[in-house]
Amino acid sequence: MPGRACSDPEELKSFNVDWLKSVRGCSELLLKPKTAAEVSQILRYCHERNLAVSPQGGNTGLVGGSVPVFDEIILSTALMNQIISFDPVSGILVCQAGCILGKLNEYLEERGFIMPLDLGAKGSCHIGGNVATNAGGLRLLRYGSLRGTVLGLEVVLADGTVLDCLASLRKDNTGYDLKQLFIGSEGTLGVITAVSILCPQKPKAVNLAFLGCQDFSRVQETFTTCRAMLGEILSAFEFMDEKCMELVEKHLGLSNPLRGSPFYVLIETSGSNSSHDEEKLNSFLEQAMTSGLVTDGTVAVDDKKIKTLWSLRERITEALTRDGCVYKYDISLPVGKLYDLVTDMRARLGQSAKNVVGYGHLGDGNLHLNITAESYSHSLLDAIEPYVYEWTARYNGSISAEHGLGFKKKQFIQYSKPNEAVFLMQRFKAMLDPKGILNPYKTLPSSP
Ligand SMILES: O=C(O)CC[C@@H](O)C(=O)O
Ligand SMILES: [Zn+2]
Repeated sequence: MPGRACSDPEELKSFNVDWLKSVRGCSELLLKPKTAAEVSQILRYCHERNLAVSPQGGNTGLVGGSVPVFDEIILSTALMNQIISFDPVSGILVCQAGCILGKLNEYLEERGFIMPLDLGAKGSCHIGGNVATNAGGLRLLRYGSLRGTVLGLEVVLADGTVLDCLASLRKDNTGYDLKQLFIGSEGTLGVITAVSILCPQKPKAVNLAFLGCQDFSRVQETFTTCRAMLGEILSAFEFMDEKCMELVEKHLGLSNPLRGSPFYVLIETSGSNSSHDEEKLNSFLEQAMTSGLVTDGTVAVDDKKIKTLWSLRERITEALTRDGCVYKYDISLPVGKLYDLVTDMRARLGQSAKNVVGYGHLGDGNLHLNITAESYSHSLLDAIEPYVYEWTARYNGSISAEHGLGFKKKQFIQYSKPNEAVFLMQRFKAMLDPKGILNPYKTLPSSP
């Protein structure tokens, strides 16, 4: 069928390489099914013939999980982009896996709802890919993880079996919760073809405060104070260091409305009553200013300024890619330890790194440590790894908070999971995909 299968090397180029251009496969075939039945046919065929398959959504992942490593057949969800149903009473959306996150959000906004997750890649990432990586994003603090908001999944297993667990129930304790196995499994256990997801009401009032803090302990205290004073209307608490701001200014030409702070925080409130929310935010800001937690700040209530301020945070990843070769770490740690890793790494690497920056979802204890260099260097990588993973393990953190392990981090899984857990994961994999055709070389370490 025209447009549904492609073997043209030129056209395949962008599907073979990840967004960061750091993992490149050499697949010779791209398939674009439209339905679960077609995915089932493809997988049944591949299973019978031992052909490996690399499922791909919007290809925005950061750990090389969505591209082939060798010549795996690329199974793209690009044409599985239909909304199946939306119930405005329950707020439950059912859609195919290839729907673009931003498009779903637009559809919902017209109906007075929003998606429970939001990320910088919303313009191209697919909801199926989001679920397969268990993406966190900017509002996890408020709406929780996909493990709570995804109510059901339709998944095609390696042998082509269609598993219809597309329930739209808030409560369902009937047997094991199988969908959880596929959330965050990065396409290694099955191909997600449709999603049922619980969506919150679109908030009537949104406010954003962009603040400057003199040190990281003040950033932390700003968070605890703000959580206590804003309570249920707090919808995001993000932080970034001054280096991040320098890079978005330098590489993207964005302008920082504040100056001279070592740290910046973005605090968003989402509620149903603008005067009530503004009153709460103002009394928090007054308290934060008078107690010296915050030294400078600006507040946005109109859409345009809100978007401009958010882009300072959302576009850091893009600015980093323009700074040179990037080494990325997506770490969960106790909030008190979050920035020590950045300081430590900066001192350790000295002049051998161009920039060492820290930012992320402070409210979720999730640090994005990024290190840039003029060009790739093996000795720099050796200075970073496994040091960064040992550091994380020492504080019982996670070496993959929200990006997944993909191809790049799979060999380091043992820093965050005991051998028994990894062994059990391998048994699940062997049971569900005995021939190992689904997204091979990803997530789990290769056996010794
Ligand atoms: O590029 C990164 O390290 C983080 C990307 C993304 O998770 C973000 O929060 O902006
Ligand atoms: Zn993030």
